[in-house]
Formats: sequence, structure tokens, C-alpha cells
Amino acid sequence: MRDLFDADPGRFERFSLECGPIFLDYSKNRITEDTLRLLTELAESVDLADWMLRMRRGDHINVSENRAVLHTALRNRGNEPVLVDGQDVMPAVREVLQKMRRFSESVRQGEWLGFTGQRITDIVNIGIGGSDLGPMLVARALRPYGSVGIRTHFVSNVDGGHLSETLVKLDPATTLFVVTSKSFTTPETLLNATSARSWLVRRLGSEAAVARHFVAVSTNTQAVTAFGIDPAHMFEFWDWVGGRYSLWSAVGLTVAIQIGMDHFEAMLAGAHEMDQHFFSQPFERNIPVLLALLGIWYNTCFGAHTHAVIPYDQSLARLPAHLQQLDMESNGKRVTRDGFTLDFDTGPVIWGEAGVNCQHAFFQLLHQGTRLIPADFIVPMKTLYPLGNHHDILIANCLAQTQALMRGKSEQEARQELAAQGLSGEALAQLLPHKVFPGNQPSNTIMLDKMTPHALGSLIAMYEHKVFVQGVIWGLNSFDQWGVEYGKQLAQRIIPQLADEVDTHEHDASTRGLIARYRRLGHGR
Ligand SMILES: O=P(O)(O)OC[C@H]1O[C@H](O)[C@H](O)[C@@H](O)[C@@H]1O
Repeated sequence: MRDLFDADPGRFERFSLECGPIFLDYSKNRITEDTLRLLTELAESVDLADWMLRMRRGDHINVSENRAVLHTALRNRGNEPVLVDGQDVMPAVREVLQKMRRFSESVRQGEWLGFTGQRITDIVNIGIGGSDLGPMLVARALRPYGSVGIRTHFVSNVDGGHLSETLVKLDPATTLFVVTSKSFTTPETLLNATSARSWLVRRLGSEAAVARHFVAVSTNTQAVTAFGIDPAHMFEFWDWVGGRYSLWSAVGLTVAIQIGMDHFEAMLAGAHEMDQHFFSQPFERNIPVLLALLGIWYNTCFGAHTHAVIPYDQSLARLPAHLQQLDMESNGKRVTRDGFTLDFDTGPVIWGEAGVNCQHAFFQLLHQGTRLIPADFIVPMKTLYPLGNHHDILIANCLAQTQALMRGKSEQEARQELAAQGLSGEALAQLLPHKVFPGNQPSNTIMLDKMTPHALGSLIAMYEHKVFVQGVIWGLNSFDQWGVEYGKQLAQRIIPQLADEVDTHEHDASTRGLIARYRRLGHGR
């Protein structure tokens, strides 16, 4: 890459692109114009444009579940209809957005009161996976937009510590629980919701309190009603929205209450802007398509196993976690949508951490380890938290890292540096190999204007489309997740077996031994 930069002063201009608040510099990649031409030919060879059209027009591209994939309809700001099985879904989408607006405004303005007549100060979203990670990311990133000071909390883990630690800080009289579950059958979520309800009823002294302190977000009215939440307090979404693509739906209710519906809709508009870019731009000028192709270039042609996501923005600290579900649950598959087992690698391991912190932790391996690790560096140009020169320092670090990764430090440069420090002879020779950086580590730099709802919407939508494109190229159905089921089934079998006297012979010796040990020493005793 060093040589490519030296040979071409126009490389940055040539290999960078803009869409609304997003600027992508992909010049620090191991690519030439030829590489990109070949990669876009690859996209053409799998009829990517046709798949994009099929997604957009509501075909059942999630074949194993026989469902359309239309999270783009949730943020469609235009007037055109979006058809699922011949029916326009936009009126229902707009109706739920209106219901979210009415409800979030009434909570924010203190019109929706708790059972004892007090206004709501704290929202607890109870959900897991797609019903947790997306809204949690957004709630954290857009905290400065929460003008009325309502605090949000996210409880996902069935570990009693997660709920207990959250509740201990809260007053039941001023707390609203948003139980978020697409299926409303997820055991962890239902158990957390049941325990939260017991806490509320015990502390407020009446079952009748539940109606003022619990609302639900789901596709399953029956299960919501069975849980004891009035369907009037249920916010609906639909089976054509995948869990990990659902934050644009009523799954964002907690966020909408925190930042207000105008900001929530600005986030939808940002996502819509990226959708329009994705559906209209030629592949070689299309940000999600290029990111997908670059990922495939390293994954398939260089054998890179992982992809790092490094936000240089503390408020995006949960972005890697959200992208882990988005990417790994979508493309962590070895069988094509037609049922063929692939003999090449598909979805990479996604990982990462907020920038600067990771420089002091794992970046050593990126700089001098043996592995190729492509990375996305994400950084806002303007900060929402002006504090002295902190932001300049943050930006400088981000730029320095991508530069060091790209350039490396040659043996000659390292030698000169050591000599300038007064080293020579044996001492210099001993240190020299440790001071050399191979470089040539690829990265994309994604600059946002500023962390606004609009920019965040564009950013997340960009990654959704990247994942879709990669799935199309690998021949996968990116919208099912059968791999998650097996462990769930086994857990259901093991739960009753943790009690004494239940036969465990069906299990392997390890599982049997661990159950026996838990029976003897565990049970929270
Ligand atoms: O929203 P829910 O139906 O409760 O599902 C929550 C999560 O659980 C599942 O195990 C899936 O793997 C996820 O895709 C989903 O987001």
C-alpha cells in the first residue's frame, strides 16, 4: 500500500466516497482500480442488482422461513407503497410510528403517570439479541439528545445479577418497563419480565400497577395478552422485520421515549438516505457494496478470519456488539440458501472496542502480530462533548493508527531511528527486529459529520446493507438463524434435570458430571 500511495497522489480522492453525513476513505486497502473492477464483476456475476430489487419489492428472500425482508420499509420516508404479498405495509408502519409518537410524548411530558400518580423517570427495556443490542447502542450514542432527562436501562441477561443490579437503583413508582420481544416466547426475556413484574407488584402493593408500568413491543399479540399486558399497550411490528434489523420498528420505543420521536424519525431518515444510496448507486460508487466487496477480498482471497470495528467515539462503544449480531448471526453460515455446503469461508468474526482504549490493549497484535486484520475506524469530526483539546487528540490518534497500520516501519527506518537515539553495534542489532512494523494492514476510515440521529441511522443502515451484499455473494440466506436454536433446546432439557433425582443418562460424561457437581454444590447455595 505504501508503494501505491507513493505512485499515485490522487489515491485518496479516487478511493473515497460520500453519502450524506458519511464519508468513507477506503484508500488504505490493498487494492487498485483493477481489483475493484474484478470485485464489482464478482457482484454482477451473482446478480446482486436483482437480489437488491427482490429485497426491496418484498419477495420472500428469507426462504427458510418463507418471509419477506423489509426493514427498509420501516424507514421509508417516501410516499411510494411497499408491498408484502400484494398488500401495502406502509399504512401500518405509519400507524405504529404515530402510536409511538403519542405514547413517547405522553411519557416525556409527564402525562402518562405511574400507578401512584408520579411521572416516569426511568425506562427499563427488557429484551435480548435484536430486542436489546440495537436500541441499547442508539440510546447510548444519542444520550445528549435526551432533553427531558429520562434515563434508560437495558436488561438482557437471564443472570439474576443483571436485573437485580438495575432494579436496586430504581423507584418502582417512577419506572416503566418496555418488554421487547419479536416472538414473545424468548425464555430469558419472559423470565426477566416476570421477575420485574413481581418486584413492581410487591413494592407497589397491587396487581393493578402492572397496567401503568408495563408495555410490550412484539409481533405476537396473543403471547403479550397471556403475559398480562393489555394489547392497547402493545406496539406492533411484523414477521418481515428480522430481530437484528428491528431497531427501526417499535423495538426502538425505549429510544423514542429517551430522545423524542422527532429525533427517532431523524434516525429513520438517515437510514433511508443510505437505503436510497444503496439502491441507486452503481456498485463502484456504492458505499455498502464497496465495504462488502473489500471484506470479501480479505476474507476469501487473503484468508483473513476476522474484521475489527474500532469506533473512535466512546458513545459508540456498543457498536461492535450490535454488529456482531448483525453480521455473525446473518452470515455465520456454511450452507447456501439452496442447501449446498460451502467449502470456503463465509462470515468473519466481528470484534472491536472503542478507539484509543484498544491501542493500549490489543493493537500490538495488529501492528506486529502474524495475522491480517482488516479494520473499520469510525470517527465523528465534531464532538458532542467539547472538552479542551480532547477531540483533536482523539482524531490524531485515529489517523495515526490507520497510518501506522498502512505504512509500517521498514528496517531501514527503524535502524535510522535507533541510530538517532545513540544506539549502535550489538545493542542496535538486538533491538532492530523488534522495532520493525510490517505495515500493509488495511483499514477503512468512516468519518461522520457529528453523532446525530441522522448520521447514526445512516451508519447502521450502511452495515446492514454490507452484510446483505456479502450474504448474496456467498449464496447465503442472511435472514434466518437456525444455529441459535440447538443450544436453546438443550437448555430446556437441562433445566428440570438440575433438580436432584432426575435421570441425566442421556448426556455425555462431561455434561453429566457438571450437572452432578452443580446439584451438590450449586443451586445458589
Ligand atoms: O425478540 P425475540 O423474539 O425475543 O428474540 C431475541 C433474539 O433471540 C434469538 O435467539 C435470535 O437468535 C435473535 O435473532 C433474536 O434477536
